[in-house]
Amino acid sequence: MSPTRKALVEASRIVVKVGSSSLTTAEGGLDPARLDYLVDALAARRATGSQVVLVSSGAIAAGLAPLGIPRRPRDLATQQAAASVGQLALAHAYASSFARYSLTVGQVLLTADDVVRRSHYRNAQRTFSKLLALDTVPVVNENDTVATEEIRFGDNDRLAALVAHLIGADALFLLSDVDALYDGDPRKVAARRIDEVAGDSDVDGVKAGTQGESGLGTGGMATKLAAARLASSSGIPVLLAAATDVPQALTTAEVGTAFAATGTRLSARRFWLGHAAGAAGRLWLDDGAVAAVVHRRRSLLSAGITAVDGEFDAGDVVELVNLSGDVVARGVVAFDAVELPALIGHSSHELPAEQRREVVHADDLVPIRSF
Ligand SMILES: Nc1ncnc2c1ncn2[C@@H]1O[C@H](COP(=O)(O)OP(=O)(O)O)[C@@H](O)[C@H]1O
Ligand SMILES: N[C@@H](CCC(=O)OP(=O)(O)O)C(=O)O
Repeated sequence: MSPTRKALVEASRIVVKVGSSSLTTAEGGLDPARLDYLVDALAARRATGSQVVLVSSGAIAAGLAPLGIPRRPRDLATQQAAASVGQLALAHAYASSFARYSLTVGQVLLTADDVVRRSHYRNAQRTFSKLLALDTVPVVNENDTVATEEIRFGDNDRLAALVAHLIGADALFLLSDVDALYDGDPRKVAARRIDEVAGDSDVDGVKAGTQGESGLGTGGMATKLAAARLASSSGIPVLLAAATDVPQALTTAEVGTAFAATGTRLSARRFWLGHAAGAAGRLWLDDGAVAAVVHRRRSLLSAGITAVDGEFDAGDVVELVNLSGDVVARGVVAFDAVELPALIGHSSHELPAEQRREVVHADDLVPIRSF
């Protein structure tokens, strides 16, 4: 067994994400048999001593039939209404299904704001920790009913990667209607199956579609791949597998595509800063500044900044971009947007004493790659 699959089997705290297409019937309503099949496997993993957090899509899909809507609506208001009806059905279905094993579920509905704001992030962490300490199975979804376009995570794959980090999970399982990652969409082309991903170079040529065949899910393989890379590059091994293979996925992990944990696990604060926090502005860096902050992990000084965008206050999170506009890092800025333009391009010794400080201190700065 590969070390990654071994880590997936031995993980003591896991996040499992299941997509809408794996929970519904061909007609589109919730399929209690598929849901029970998933819960059987989750309960079996729990029985081995693992803590399990489930991130489940399916609220919108589950709300369509009761409302007499034939297919996933495009407009936000109808999606929100469907999610309102469907989330209740989904939560009820999970509660009854887990009750077969005398397991209690706790519902956690999150909006992007809950991870973007530092105080909310901590609050969400406390809630999960208490739910797990009380031996429940938290069932998570985006709070679609109140999430507007601007504050949406948009896809539950990313939400699952964020939750995995937030709760300090040891493994993430992404379940879908396809049995593994391929180098192209296996429904459309003769694609090669990928068993193990050791690092970015193994997924370089992969073409991941953006919309699944079912028309019920949101992101297709592209969001799953991005979520798998986000989690694995921050120290969490990931298994991408078919929901129909969930018993094997959670016992032997000898199915699907395994993504090795590469980067070291970031502290919750640095992960939040790098991948979750909302940015209030952008600082444009010259090449020397990019090299200093990204490669030498130095603080950002005013001399290396060429331009400033946005309305931010000292203490806000901003994006640091290179001259082509690619985001290279994120950090907490020490000046506000009104004060900073007068300082940029100047070395510290040219500035008055009260302004001689780092614009973004190295401790408050996280280099990032795009996912
Ligand atoms: N490179 C790829 N490897 C595997 N599947 C892919 C790839 N590109 C696109 N797909 C498609 O993505 C679909 C899964 O996405 P989706 O239906 O959104 O899943 P879910 O509802 O589980 O989130 C698969 O059915 C498959 O046809
Ligand atoms: N939050 C939405 C699902 C969003 C989503 O990412 O769906 P999917 O691609 O099926 O995982 C819902 O419950 O309907």
